[in-house]
Amino acid sequence: MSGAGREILKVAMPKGRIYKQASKLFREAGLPIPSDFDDTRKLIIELPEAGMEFIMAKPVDVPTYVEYGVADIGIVGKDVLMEENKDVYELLDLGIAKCRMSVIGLPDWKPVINPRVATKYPNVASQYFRELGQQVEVIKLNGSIELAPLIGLADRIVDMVETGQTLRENGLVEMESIFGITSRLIANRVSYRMKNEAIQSLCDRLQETLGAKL
Ligand SMILES: Nc1ncnc2c1ncn2[C@@H]1O[C@H](COP(=O)(O)OP(=O)(O)OP(=O)(O)O)[C@@H](O)[C@H]1O
Ligand SMILES: O=P(O)(O)OC[C@H]1O[C@H](OP(=O)(O)OP(=O)(O)O)[C@H](O)[C@@H]1O
Repeated sequence: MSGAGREILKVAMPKGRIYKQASKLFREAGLPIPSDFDDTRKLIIELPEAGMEFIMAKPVDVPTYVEYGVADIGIVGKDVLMEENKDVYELLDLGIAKCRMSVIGLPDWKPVINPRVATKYPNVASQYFRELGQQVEVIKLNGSIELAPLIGLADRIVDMVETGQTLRENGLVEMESIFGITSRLIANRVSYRMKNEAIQSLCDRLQETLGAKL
């Protein structure tokens, strides 16, 4: 891909832990993305040489930007896709920001009637317990979810586990793994048709790079 005279792809990029891994993957795929932006506070980054513009979003908002078409494509964790359930195409598993969604509790956890479950993912948690036929009260928190069982707010939590460090340091145990998480490339349905060549060419490059890593 070379810069001039080409349609620019607007990419909703998650700020934070995914960005560095995503921009590294793009660079490995041969896209000229300077590493200067790894710690930037800029919210819109024009990258004409790469034929792109990055919109630096809060991770949970990426599917919203893509669904509304203010971004043509985006990068987002499977956790957010499962929770938000937006009308977007999921194009590619990028294999980055790998972790899992799990049910977590204290080691001496015992079943109670109508237990409370704290989570950043109320839809995922509700569906999981509904499918098990278990009635629970889901409490939405926005971070430090592991605090909830420690201070008696909830019996269990549904949250992400990567290295397990947070669980170990807080004396919690993983009781059940619900699903694996990696970041995905998603696309707006109209953009996918209107900018198909650019999107497909990006997918091909990324797929080739991911294939070479296996
Ligand atoms: N410990 C982890 N290891 C690997 N990937 C993770 C981990 N925690 C989260 N992720 C992935 O990275 C994504 C973004 O997480 P991050 O913590 O950067 O966002 P956030 O919780 O919205 O942050 P903030 O609220 O600080 O902006 C998650 O949606 C998930 O896919
Ligand atoms: O298994 P580990 O490697 O310890 O990673 C898991 C932790 O990472 C995430 O938290 P995050 O850093 O996003 O903090 P927050 O939930 O408080 O925002 C997640 O919510 C877990 O708490």
